This record gives sequence, structure tokens and C-alpha cells, in this order.
Amino acid sequence: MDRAYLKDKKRVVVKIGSSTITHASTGNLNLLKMEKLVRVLIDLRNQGKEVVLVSSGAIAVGRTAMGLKEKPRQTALKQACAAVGQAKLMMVYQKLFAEYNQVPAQILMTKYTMINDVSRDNAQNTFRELLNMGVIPIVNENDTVSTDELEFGDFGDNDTLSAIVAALINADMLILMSDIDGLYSDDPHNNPDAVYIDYVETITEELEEMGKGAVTSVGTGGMATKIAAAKIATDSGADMVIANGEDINIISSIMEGQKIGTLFKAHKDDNFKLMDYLQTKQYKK
Ligand SMILES: Nc1ncnc2c1ncn2[C@@H]1O[C@H](COP(=O)(O)OP(=O)(O)O)[C@@H](O)[C@H]1O
Ligand SMILES: N[C@@H](CCC(=O)OP(=O)(O)O)C(=O)O
Repeated sequence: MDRAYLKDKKRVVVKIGSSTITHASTGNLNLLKMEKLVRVLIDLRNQGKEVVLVSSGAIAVGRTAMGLKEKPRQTALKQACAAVGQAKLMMVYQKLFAEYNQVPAQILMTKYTMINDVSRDNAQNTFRELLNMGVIPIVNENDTVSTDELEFGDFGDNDTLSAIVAALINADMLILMSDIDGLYSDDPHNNPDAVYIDYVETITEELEEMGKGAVTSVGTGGMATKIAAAKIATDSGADMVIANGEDINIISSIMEGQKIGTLFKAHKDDNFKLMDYLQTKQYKK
């Protein structure tokens, strides 16, 4: 599958997982990686593309700031960690953006932002104005007031959130940066025979089964939530790539059409309505 057409993408959402922006050994922020990430995103913006970053990491950052050794399990503790971590995360992003004389914007969303018509319109308007002004919005779930992501893992994890954001703003591209090169036939950390899949035309039930493996100690959703995200993104008309965040510069290479990561092909479903999707049972609560 020739990916040269990816060069023409105009509006891109990039999601960065906790495992990508923190050091596995200590849980501290990987500042070099964040620095590169900010440079790559601003460069895409300088090429005339509209860019949104969905950044995880609030809980992981808050947890290390509070000196907790283990991944927190209780919801209230996760929320407290997120409250500390989100502020710290944005402080670092602001500092890095300032090096290029840019200011990021913070958008924190919950399921209710999306299912309430007024809030959803407000969020959409805010994204539009920010992108018009050339600002790169940095999105995360509002973990301190929302328990959906933390308890149920449905809105939930930022993989789904990034796809919902992509659909909300009519993005034509979604890139999920993870700790793995893309989709395999099974979790390669547990199954050495797992086979790499570089292109997905249609998301079948068999494919969904492949993502049911484990989750890393800092990550949330594993591959299952990335496949769920791919469904939303590709139905809404955005191509999606899952790639390894080890080398952040590959974001530019992906946008240049290089064959990196697993590509899920967009197939605009004319019947796809974000609201219908959000009305499915897990979003009704
Ligand atoms: N079929 C699969 N292909 C690739 N990775 C898988 C698969 N099933 C489970 N995984 C796991 O998903 C992990 C990535 O998800 P996650 O831990 O949530 O990280 P992130 O912070 O990127 O969201 C991989 O490290 C891998 O162990
Ligand atoms: N909103 C949470 C992240 C949840 C999440 O999806 O994490 P990840 O699997 O690392 O993308 C946080 O900022 O800690």
C-alpha cells in the first residue's frame, strides 16, 4: 500500500501514551522525547497543517511526583495523582513551546463534554478558534472529575478520546504513538510468534481479538483500545497509524508517507454520526 497520499493530510491529531513520555525505569518525564515531540508538532504546524496533541501522562507524572512506587489502583488516588501530574505536564509543555515562541492550549474533556449538545458544540467551537489562531491544543481526559476512564476504561483511555477528538474536528489523520511498532497478531511481549501487521483495510472481529492482550505498567488501554479508536477514526474519515514513540521523529516521516507503523485506512462511512456512536450503551450512563 503506497502511503504517499498521507503527505496531503491537513488536520492531524497525535496521541502520545504515558509509556512514551516517561522513562520506564523511573516513571519520570522523558524530557528529551517531549522536546522532540514539541519540535516535530510545531514543524508540522509550520508546514501549514493543523495539529492537535492528545497527551496522556497526568497520572504517571503525578504518581512519581508524589513518590508512589506502584501504579495507583484506587480511583481517588489516581485522581489526586492526575491533578498534580496534569499541571506539571502542562508546565513542561509550556516551557518547551516557549522555545519556539509558541503557546499551547489545554483542553480537558469528559464523556459529558461529548454527550451534552451544548458542551460538545462549545468544545468544537474552541478547537476551531484555536486551530484558526494556529495554536496547538493539548487534550487529556479531565481525570480529576471523571471516573469513566479511570474505572471503566471506556471513554476512557486516551486512545478512544483521541479518535473522538479526530471525529469531532473532522481530522483527516490520527497518529497513536505507543511503546510498540504497531499491531501484531498477538501481544509480542507474551507471544514470540506474534506477526506484525502493517496495513489494515477493514477491522474484522478476528482483528479485534488480536488486541485483547496485556497492558504495560504505565499504559492504560493496550491494543484493544487502539483498535476501538481505529474504528471511530476510520469511520469518521481519518486514516490512523499506530507507531512506536521510541523515535519521535517518525511522526514527520509518517506524515511524509513513509511506511512506518500500522496504517488503518479511512473509509468514510456516510452513516457515521459521532452522536450515534456516543449514544451506544457505554456512553449513556
Ligand atoms: N496484538 C497486539 N499488538 C501489539 N501490542 C499489543 C497487542 N496486544 C496487547 N499489546 C500490548 O499493548 C501495549 C501498548 O499499549 P499501552 O500499554 O496502553 O501503551 P500506551 O501508553 O501506548 O497506550 C504493548 O506494549 C503490548 O504489550
Ligand atoms: N488521562 C490519563 C491517561 C490515560 C491513558 O489512556 O493512558 P495511556 O494508555 O498511556 O495513553 C493520564 O493522563 O494519566
